[in-house]
Amino acid sequence: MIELRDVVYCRLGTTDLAGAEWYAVNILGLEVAERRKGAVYFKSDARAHTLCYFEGDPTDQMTAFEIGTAQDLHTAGATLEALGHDVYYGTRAECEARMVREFIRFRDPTGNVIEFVLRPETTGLDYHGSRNAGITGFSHVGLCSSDLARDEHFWTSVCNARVSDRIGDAPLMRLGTIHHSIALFPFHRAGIQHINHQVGSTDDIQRSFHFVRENQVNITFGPGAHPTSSAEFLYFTGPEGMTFEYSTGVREIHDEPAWRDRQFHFEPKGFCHWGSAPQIAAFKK
Ligand SMILES: CC(C)c1ccc(C(=O)O)c(O)c1O
Ligand SMILES: [Fe+2]
Repeated sequence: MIELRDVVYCRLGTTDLAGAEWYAVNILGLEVAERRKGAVYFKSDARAHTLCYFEGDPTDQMTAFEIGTAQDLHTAGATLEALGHDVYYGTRAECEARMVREFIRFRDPTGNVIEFVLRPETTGLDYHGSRNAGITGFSHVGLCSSDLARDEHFWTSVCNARVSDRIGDAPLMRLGTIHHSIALFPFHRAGIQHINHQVGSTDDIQRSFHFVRENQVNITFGPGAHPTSSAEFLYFTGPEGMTFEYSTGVREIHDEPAWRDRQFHFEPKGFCHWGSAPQIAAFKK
């Protein structure tokens, strides 16, 4: 079993790096951690970075998860190879570009590009966004899935994810105590479906609702409240069509052996109990 600790960063290709930086700082509310040739790194919490935009093809999207030890990373590589995945071992320069000690890259069964990383850098310092979005940190990622049962099996049997709840057949899966770090959603292509940042309070959700609307940003869902994680949320569109989510009040699961995954409807009431309906392709039947 591959033991993943947490989701640690996303890397997104863009044809307009300056535009993506403008959006990440002025709309999303992240802090520029570092600019390097062809890439900008953003902080959303104490970690050195949790998002990187790089010059490239917008379909080049990667999600990274932390593994505890070098031995575990190498064992994970061997496990994945034995299952038929092509596993790439990152070079020193590529590790440097990700601010990690080592990493491996492979595609999950849908084709999502996944990196397992060792010792991602932290700063131990809070982040300071210039726009006060109230962000408390990068929290989860939604991944597209062309076969939900197969992909749930990969994340829960090959890796250590546990299903907290399902919406239809779409699992919300935890790695630690947070209700979910990975959500799978049915879609015909591979890629990151949404990137979630937690914010401090309902006030932050409401303030951002007005802020993003006044800045002509497309709101795709919310404000609303998820019956699954209990979080209040807002979804809106970012560069290259990426969906970003703010949410607050996500459930934590501390009674690990006692928790039973629950079944919710794959229709608006399963996504929101305030009555908001998603305008997002992957969340529609
Ligand atoms: C993708 C959907 C709409 C979704 C559903 C539920 C939760 C949650 O319980 O927090 C999410 O974070 C979602 O993104
Ligand atoms: Fe989400």
